[in-house]
Amino acid sequence: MTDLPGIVITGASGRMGQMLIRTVLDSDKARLVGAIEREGHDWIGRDLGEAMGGAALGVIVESDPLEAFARAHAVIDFTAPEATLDFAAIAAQARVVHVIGTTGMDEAQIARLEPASRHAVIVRAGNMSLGVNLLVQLTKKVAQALDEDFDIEVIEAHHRHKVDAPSGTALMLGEAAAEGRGVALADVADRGRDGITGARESGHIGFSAIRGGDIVGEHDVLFAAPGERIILRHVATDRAIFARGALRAALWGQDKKPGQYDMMDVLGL
Ligand SMILES: NC(=O)C1=CN([C@@H]2O[C@H](COP(=O)(O)OP(=O)(O)OC[C@H]3O[C@@H](n4cnc5c(N)ncnc54)[C@H](O)[C@@H]3O)[C@@H](O)[C@H]2O)C=CC1
Ligand SMILES: O=C(O)C1=N[C@H](C(=O)O)C[C@H](O)C1
Repeated sequence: MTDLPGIVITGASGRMGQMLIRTVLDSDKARLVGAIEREGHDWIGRDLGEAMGGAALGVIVESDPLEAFARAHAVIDFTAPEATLDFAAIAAQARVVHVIGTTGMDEAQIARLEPASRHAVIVRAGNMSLGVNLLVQLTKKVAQALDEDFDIEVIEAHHRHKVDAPSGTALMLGEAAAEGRGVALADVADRGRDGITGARESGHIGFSAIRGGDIVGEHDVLFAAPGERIILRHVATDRAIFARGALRAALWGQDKKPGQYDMMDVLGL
């Protein structure tokens, strides 16, 4: 039992943090060795199980990642961009696998992961589910097959608490569509239309974000041409799909060389 890879979860009280904790506790392939929350959070110093409203687990929620990462084999991190960058440096120091689910990182922030990835395995994906990663592949193939008569639009919907847009998944799908077309997404992305925008440009890839209620995550890739439309869709109804993917990535990373990987590598897609 104690030989199983030890996992630390950051952002322990969050929507994904709690789902990840349950997923690790239910797994016979890993064990939970730490739970981290931000400094000042009212879960710090409390037993994790009791803080989650259940029985004591004997794991105390901490704010200092240094000590926790030192006793772990992997850190699963679904928090916020600047927190994730701090965790990457500490995971690299501890030489533990860092699984990053955090979205909303800009290009400059993503570039700041590079030094850490020279010392430790980083697996990062805007969506850790098998279904979405398959949808990414399908999107690339469909975009490759169609010409610019087909306008590509990525439409996503999430719960009212989500702070970043477009979603990490929408950007993965946009990148896949652009790659299929042989163009750079940055050159063709239409994000946030408002007012007199002018007619839609051929070859552009549009993004629309819906926010409301408790929607877990829904993504459509629309290919619209005169007379016909193709819609590729993924609907997430349970955050467990992301947590299962993240744990799989943490275990997959155990025997890999330092570097940056994604879920395509983990799933072999
Ligand atoms: N890649 C994927 O498959 C998925 C990614 N996400 C992403 O995961 C992130 C978190 O999402 P949610 O759980 O819904 O958000 P949330 O707001 O419920 O949880 C975030 C947690 O991180 C904690 N946190 C923030 N800064 C911290 C710090 N410096 N140290 C320790 N903890 C810190 C917060 O206190 C909070 O508990 C978002 O970026 C979201 O887009 C969410 C679902 C799936
Ligand atoms: O914030 C969320 O909830 C989700 N975020 C990810 C994203 O930005 O795509 C993945 C999933 O859709 C849920």
